[in-house]
Amino acid sequence: MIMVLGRHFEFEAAHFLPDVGTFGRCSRMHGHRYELTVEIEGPVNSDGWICDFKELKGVVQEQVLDRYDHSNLNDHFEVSTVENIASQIFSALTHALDGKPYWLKKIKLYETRNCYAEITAN
Ligand SMILES: Nc1nc2c(c(=O)[nH]1)N=C([C@H](O)[C@H](O)COP(=O)(O)OP(=O)(O)OP(=O)(O)O)CN2
Ligand SMILES: [Zn+2]
Repeated sequence: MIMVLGRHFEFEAAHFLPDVGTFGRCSRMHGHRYELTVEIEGPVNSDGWICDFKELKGVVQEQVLDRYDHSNLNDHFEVSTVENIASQIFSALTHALDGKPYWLKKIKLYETRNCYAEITAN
């Protein structure tokens, strides 16, 4: 049976957006507690799982949290919108899961309680 498995993560980071008039006060350095939901999809194997939640945590730790937690996102992104950050995370996780018996289905990255970007695999 094919099923979706999800796990929630959080990291804190600072950033500012370009002062081009569009982003207003966001051009001043400020911080967010980002919330990330990662969903993978795949067959439930003979052990009764798609993968160990710990395995998924390890991949996200290496590809996302070790890189961005307590960092200045402007060191990583030319324009650190939630769209650009989500896009990079989606690519990094897709590559990191390459060759595994399951695949990345969807990520959702909240920048604030109300604002998020979501990417779903085709
Ligand atoms: N499309 C995007 N718009 C904005 C982004 C973004 O990443 N993508 N980011 C920001 C700011 O970084 C920040 O997230 C917004 O902060 P703030 O103005 O406090 O957002 P709120 O919507 O919560 O504030 P309100 O005052 O309630 O509008 C801005 N835009
Ligand atoms: Zn911001």
